[in-house]
Amino acid sequence: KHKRYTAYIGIGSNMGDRESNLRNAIALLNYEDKAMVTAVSSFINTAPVGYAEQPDFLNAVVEIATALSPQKLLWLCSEIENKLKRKRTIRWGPRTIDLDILLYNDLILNEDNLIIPHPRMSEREFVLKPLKEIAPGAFHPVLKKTIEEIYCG
Ligand SMILES: Nc1nc2nc(S)n(CCO)c2c(=O)[nH]1
Repeated sequence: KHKRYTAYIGIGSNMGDRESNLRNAIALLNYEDKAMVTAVSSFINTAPVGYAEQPDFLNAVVEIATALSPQKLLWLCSEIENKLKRKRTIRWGPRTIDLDILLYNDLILNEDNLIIPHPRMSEREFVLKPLKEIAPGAFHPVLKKTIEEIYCG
C-alpha cells in the first residue's frame, strides 16, 4: 500500500512560452502511480529576485500526493527540467522551467543536494503568494508557523 505524502513544488519560467512551460511541468508531475497533482495555484507574473537583469517570471505552486521519497521526488523534478530543455547557463539566469521542492509533509531535511523546507521560501513572495492560495494552513516545520501566518500579503 503506497503511503501518500503531500509535497508542495514551486515552479517558475522566464523563457519561451512561459505558460505552456508551466502547464507541461504540471502535466509531467502526474508520474505513473507515484505522484499525482492534487492542487494548482494561479499563475502569477513576478519580477525576478536575485539576478535582476532577466525577464519577469511566471510562477505557481503545485500540491502533489506522492509515494516517492524526497530524493526520488528531486530526481523527478530534474527529469522534468531536462525534458523541458532547461539549459543551465547562468546560474541565476533565465530558464525555461524551474522546479523547487518547498515542503514534504513536516519533514526537515538537510542533505548536500536537498534542503527541505526550501531555505529561501519564507522570503519569496513568488512562492508564498501562490502557496497561500492553495494551502494557507500548510505548516512550516522549521518556522513552526502556517503559510498564512508567515505571509500576510
Ligand atoms: N520572481 C522570481 N525570481 C526568481 N529568481 C530565481 S533564481 N528564481 C528561480 C526559482 O528559484 C525565481 C523565480 O522563480 N521567480
